Amino acid sequence: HTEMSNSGVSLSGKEVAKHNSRQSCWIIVHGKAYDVTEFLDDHPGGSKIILKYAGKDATQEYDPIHPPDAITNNLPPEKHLGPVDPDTVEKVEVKITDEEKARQQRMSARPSLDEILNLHDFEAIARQVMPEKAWAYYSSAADDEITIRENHAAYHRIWFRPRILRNVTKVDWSTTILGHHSSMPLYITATALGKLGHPDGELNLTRAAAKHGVIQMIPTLASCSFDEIMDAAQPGQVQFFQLYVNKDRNITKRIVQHAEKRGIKGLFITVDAPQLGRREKDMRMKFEAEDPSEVSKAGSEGVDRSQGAARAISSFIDPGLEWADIDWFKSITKMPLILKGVQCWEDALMAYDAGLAGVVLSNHGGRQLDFARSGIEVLVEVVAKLGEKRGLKFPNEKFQLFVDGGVRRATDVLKAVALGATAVGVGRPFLYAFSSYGPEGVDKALQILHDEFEMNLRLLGAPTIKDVVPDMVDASSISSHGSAVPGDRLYDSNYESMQHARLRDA
Ligand SMILES: Cc1cc2c(cc1C)[n+](S(=O)(=O)[O-])c1c(=O)[nH]c(=O)nc-1n2C[C@H](O)[C@H](O)[C@H](O)COP(=O)(O)O
Repeated sequence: HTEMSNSGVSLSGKEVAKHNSRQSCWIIVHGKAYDVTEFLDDHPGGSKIILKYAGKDATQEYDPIHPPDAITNNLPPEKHLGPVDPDTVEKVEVKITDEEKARQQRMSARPSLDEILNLHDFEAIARQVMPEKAWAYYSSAADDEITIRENHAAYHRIWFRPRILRNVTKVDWSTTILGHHSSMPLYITATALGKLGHPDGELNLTRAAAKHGVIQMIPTLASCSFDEIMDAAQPGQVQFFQLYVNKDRNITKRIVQHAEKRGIKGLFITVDAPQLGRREKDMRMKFEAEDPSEVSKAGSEGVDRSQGAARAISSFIDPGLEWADIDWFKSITKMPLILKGVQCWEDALMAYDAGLAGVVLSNHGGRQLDFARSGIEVLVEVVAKLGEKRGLKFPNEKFQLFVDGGVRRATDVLKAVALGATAVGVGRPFLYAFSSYGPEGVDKALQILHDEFEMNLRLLGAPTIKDVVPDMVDASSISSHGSAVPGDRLYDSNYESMQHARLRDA
């Protein structure tokens, strides 16, 4: 086959169509044919999904789940069979299932964007209108999903101490992050597989970030290619890059140096995922897609295919990453280095002593180790201990603290800022925003946050972000995980709970 592709003559779709079985399985992705016969049983997403497209064009199934170069990176060159003449390829008719019809109906019943008042509303609508697989991947977290909920609950253990009679006619919630201007003390954090929720994937975030002057952190596992995202950025737009370190350090070196060359302003090395967490909503979705015979075979053949989308894209991550690698990173790039996923003060101190530019106190949105503490709780500990041991004051230009996880309101961000964070990462809300309303959704989500910041700075008595100081919060109960006080039944039953934005009668 290789001489065919070498001679530049395109393969015919009819030729590809003959290879449509487990014995010989070819598929077409982005106009090129690939022999995946020997890969079938290694595909973490299971062989069935590939066999469904054996001999056919698999591009529309492939695109949302895999970064564009996944197939070329994971198949040896001799399996790359070369271009296929598009006129000879049979169109794969996409059967619209009843549930897909119902989903499209709910999509048409969405409330107007004017009725979306907060980030929770996006989640409520997205859950009803986005494809189930996408919802499962975005909303899922590890094991019993305790940490994902604690991430948000922890903010409810912090109370404000607002000041009055300060002139707040003019308020300004802009700040700088790693020395770069940002219109608010938050950035769009790295979340994988943007195309699961919307055909434009991460480009929705790039464009909205440019419009609102916030920074986007580009994920290693984006659905869009890195260069596609960089090409969609405005001149001078500031972007960071989130790195999963590859077992093959040459691949990582190439990626890092290319990112620096393209103008990335900060390298966030993810350190809380030597293996991706077990996200059971995502896994269950996978089983629903498989017939039982496939699943039992998976067990016997030892290929653990139960991890859904996550495992399908992450087997390259190096569990051997360690502190000794930090010097190597310093040797291959001049970009500021930040560790993303630090979860205790001891590691934050080691990062400071290693001369890094900062840390993201984060548990990966609860998707990794369940019962890891919330980033905001770890922030309180890190500020106290690094103050005690190194005399550091925060926020600190030289060693910046970031927090992410569970943030849904500007008040969450302001609590983190008051406690010493430079800025806060926000993930799922922007995914839900574009999964439910496309690019306009992300634009609206950022506008809502601007409106909340404006109101909250006024009510706090803080004209600028610099005026949001530790005395403005009481975080004394942040670490009390004691069981909640027994519910006040009478009061609770009288309380009429707020309503989400709702679908018009679908
Ligand atoms: C929601 C989400 C988060 C992911 C994410 C994918 C999704 C759908 N993925 S993951 O597939 O591997 O888990 C990444 C990722 O690529 N790399 C990373 O560093 N963090 C990843 N994160 C974690 C993210 O960067 C933040 O830590 C987390 O989203 C913050 O919590 P909220 O979603 O509540 O804002």
